Amino acid sequence: RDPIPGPLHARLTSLVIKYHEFTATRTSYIHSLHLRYGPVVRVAPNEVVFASAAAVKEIYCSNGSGYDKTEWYDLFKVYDRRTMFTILGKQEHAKRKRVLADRYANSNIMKGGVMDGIKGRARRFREICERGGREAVDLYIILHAYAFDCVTLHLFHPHSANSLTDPKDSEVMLEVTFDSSLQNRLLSHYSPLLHRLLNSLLSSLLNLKPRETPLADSFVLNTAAETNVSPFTLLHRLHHDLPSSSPDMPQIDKAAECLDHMAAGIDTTGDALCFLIWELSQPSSLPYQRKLQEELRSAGENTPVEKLEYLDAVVMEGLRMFPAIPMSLPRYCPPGGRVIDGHEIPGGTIVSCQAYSVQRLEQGGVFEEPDRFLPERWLDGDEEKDRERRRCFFAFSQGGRGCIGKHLALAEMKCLLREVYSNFTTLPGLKMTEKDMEMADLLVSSRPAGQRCLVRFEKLES
Ligand code: HEM
Repeated sequence: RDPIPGPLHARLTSLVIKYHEFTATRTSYIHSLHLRYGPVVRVAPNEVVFASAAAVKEIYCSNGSGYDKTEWYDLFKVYDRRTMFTILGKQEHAKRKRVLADRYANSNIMKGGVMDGIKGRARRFREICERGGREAVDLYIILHAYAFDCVTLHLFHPHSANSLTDPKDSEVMLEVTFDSSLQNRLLSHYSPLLHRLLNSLLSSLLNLKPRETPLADSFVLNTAAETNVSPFTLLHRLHHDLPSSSPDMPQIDKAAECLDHMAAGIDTTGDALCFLIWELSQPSSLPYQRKLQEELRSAGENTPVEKLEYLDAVVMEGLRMFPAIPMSLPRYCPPGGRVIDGHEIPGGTIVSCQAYSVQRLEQGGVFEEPDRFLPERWLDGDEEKDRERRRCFFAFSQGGRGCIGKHLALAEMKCLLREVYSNFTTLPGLKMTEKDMEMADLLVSSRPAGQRCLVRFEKLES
């Protein structure tokens, strides 16, 4: 008997899980298996998925940065180079991270240059919503534009993009946002030979195109060559203050890192905000919207965003229920095998956790009523429970390979929500269907299936 629970077919073949990858339903399929079999599930002969704090700690945090990544990450190479995100081994990763990490420290993000820039972009976002008048505004697109403008501010200022107002920059953002290369890329990963044989057929007959982003590629290649940039930017670090122990990086590696971080910062922050604003706009969430508006309006605009407790609870709850990277993050169980959450797992097995399930299973009472949006759960004042909740908070992953852009993303989310809910009540657009906001998987992130999110803005009285 297989000591790991799961459906019978998972012991025999990986075809079923691959079918769900190709149909963009892997996350919800795995979640349904967790609901049926519990927090440990075999999904393929050589692959096991976990959904517990103990497994998160072992897989992602043991020895600092957890187990090594699998070749799955080859799918994300940029200009054919490995970036911090795609480096598989720990030592190599630690070296690259030493070069990049300081610009993502909270102290750098909270500095005037970054925060003022983010606030300016949040104001621009608000003005666009305001101009919508009584008409619903498609937030899916402008939230991506906002995230694009903010992340390029942090990477390249003063050469950042301005896609909220400039149609040329908007084209670059749309190219990255409306990606439909999932099936083509999966095929190239699982069967390079079949991919070579079928590539033109896939593109021309089935419209399953490879990922092609020529505008974004050349925007980054050109911009990353600029040396006259603000000291808070990542590019300044790469051109002018690499740590003395690090050799200079070839220009193509600098550009690859920048493109990678740019891509990592658009859909994630954009979609996290999109799902959250959509949830807040539902009639059942109006009481939470009211509380948020009260906190923001009574604090006034000079209170730093990180001091706003209810805003923090709303953001945490949004990222808990709708993590922008809800999917499992695959790692190899190290040679010799390990015991993960009480289960003996042989070396070489692909193991992972997915944020969607870690944060939506009951977890022994850590998240009661896990499918309910309830910001108050983060404010219950129970320190022990709070520690437990944070051990189960996996939206940014955990350990040394967790999200380096976390502080930037949180600052962007909070500044934008402050602009919106200090000024408006948001309501769902009437033309939206339930299907529009269902989750559709991409490679690691997922997005609203309809790729639109129509929201109405009602001005609050001043
Ligand atoms: C709400 C927004 C965001 C979420 C939920 C998020 C989530 C994550 C997660 C779960 C990982 C781990 C991925 C893995 O192990 O495969 C990750 C890694 C990463 N994220 Fe984010 N992210 C967000 C925003 C950003 C932003 C704004 C940036 C950059 C400007 C960024 C840059 C990165 C990079 C470079 C990595 C790779 C880190 C490494 O391997 O050491 N992310 N992110």
